[in-house]
Amino acid sequence: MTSPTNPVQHSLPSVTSRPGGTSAPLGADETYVASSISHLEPPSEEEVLRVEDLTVGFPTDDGLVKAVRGVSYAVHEREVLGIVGESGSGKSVSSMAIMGLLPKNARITGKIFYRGDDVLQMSARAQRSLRGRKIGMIFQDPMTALNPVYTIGDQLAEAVLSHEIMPRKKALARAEEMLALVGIPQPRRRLDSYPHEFSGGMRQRAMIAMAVINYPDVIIADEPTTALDVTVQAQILEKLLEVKDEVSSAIILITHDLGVVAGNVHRVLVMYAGKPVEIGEVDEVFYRPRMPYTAGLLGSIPALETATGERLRPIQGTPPSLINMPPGCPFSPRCPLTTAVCRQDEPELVATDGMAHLAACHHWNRLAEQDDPTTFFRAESEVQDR
Ligand SMILES: Nc1ncnc2c1ncn2[C@@H]1O[C@H](COP(=O)(O)OP(=O)(O)OP(=O)(O)O)[C@@H](O)[C@H]1O
Repeated sequence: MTSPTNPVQHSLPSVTSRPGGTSAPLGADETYVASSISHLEPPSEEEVLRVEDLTVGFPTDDGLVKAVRGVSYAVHEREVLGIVGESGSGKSVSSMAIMGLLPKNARITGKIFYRGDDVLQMSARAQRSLRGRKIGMIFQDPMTALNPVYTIGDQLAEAVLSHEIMPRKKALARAEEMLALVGIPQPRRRLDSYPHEFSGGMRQRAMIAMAVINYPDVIIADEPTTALDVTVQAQILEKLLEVKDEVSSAIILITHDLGVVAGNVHRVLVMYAGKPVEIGEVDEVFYRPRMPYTAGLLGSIPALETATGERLRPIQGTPPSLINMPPGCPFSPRCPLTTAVCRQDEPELVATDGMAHLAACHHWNRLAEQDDPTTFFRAESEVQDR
């Protein structure tokens, strides 16, 4: 399905799965269209996690680093929510806050609800039980999460036994079952392997097994494929989505690459300078971006060309410092649509084309007027009338 309003098509051979869910990479001449999410089970209406006006600051010698400046979103049962943004936009810090993994000096405000219960008000014990059991996490580098001195089987069994009382033999049987689920051959034998005996892809599969071994409701996957070889990335992502359906959990998929979310998530939240700047269904955001930053990110997808064969250009410039941020829209110094109001007032998220598609831009209407909203980021285009 292509959009009537945006002729941009996306060639994403390395990181997307085919519509229908097979893992073979696409050939160079094949075109993948972002709207093909038919292989994802539809999410339920039931909300499982809600984040409300989350802020995180870190005191430093130079001042307070405002890493997260007001993040709100909800995730529903079995939903895949992509969180996308450049390095430093606050994706990891906001997720670490959910997992209780931030350093002690972090200043956190806002609310995190798990099935209606306020997580930050729970006892430390209740929070520990929630995290790991109901909310699992997959990190970019499995070596930071896997202990090199214990076997994979010991670590998986321990992940079960720290939340459930059962005979060790039964926990090891669950570990074996999970290794099989994530596609590790000879899972029984592999229980006795140490992390260094696994390849990078196998370690990431073991991490997925660890994250889902307690059948969590939500898995937070922070750049789960970035450290891997491109040919392995697509397989791991596909396996993650497959396993999520097996254990019936939702996923928050964090990535700096908009190409990764194409076809692999239901909704996407785009972050910039610690705040969400656009949120909506993935097709909406891809084909009708209403925040220039999102339109610019489309230009960062490798091998992306417009229908006319023009290349898009990556966004020029760098994000602002998160200490003493100037007033106005933080993207304004890099934005081709900037006017005086952008330099004065930071825009709030507002409903654009529909109630479910929100963007934080004073000029979202100007993007809506374009047949192709990425026009402003074409290789040849100059900064538009200020
Ligand atoms: N402990 C800390 N002390 C001070 N600043 C921090 C700390 N942890 C993170 N930050 C800052 O918070 C901001 C957001 O970081 P975060 O890791 O969430 O970004 P990100 O979008 O996940 O980027 P990346 O993709 O590089 O991980 C960055 O500017 C980072 O330098």
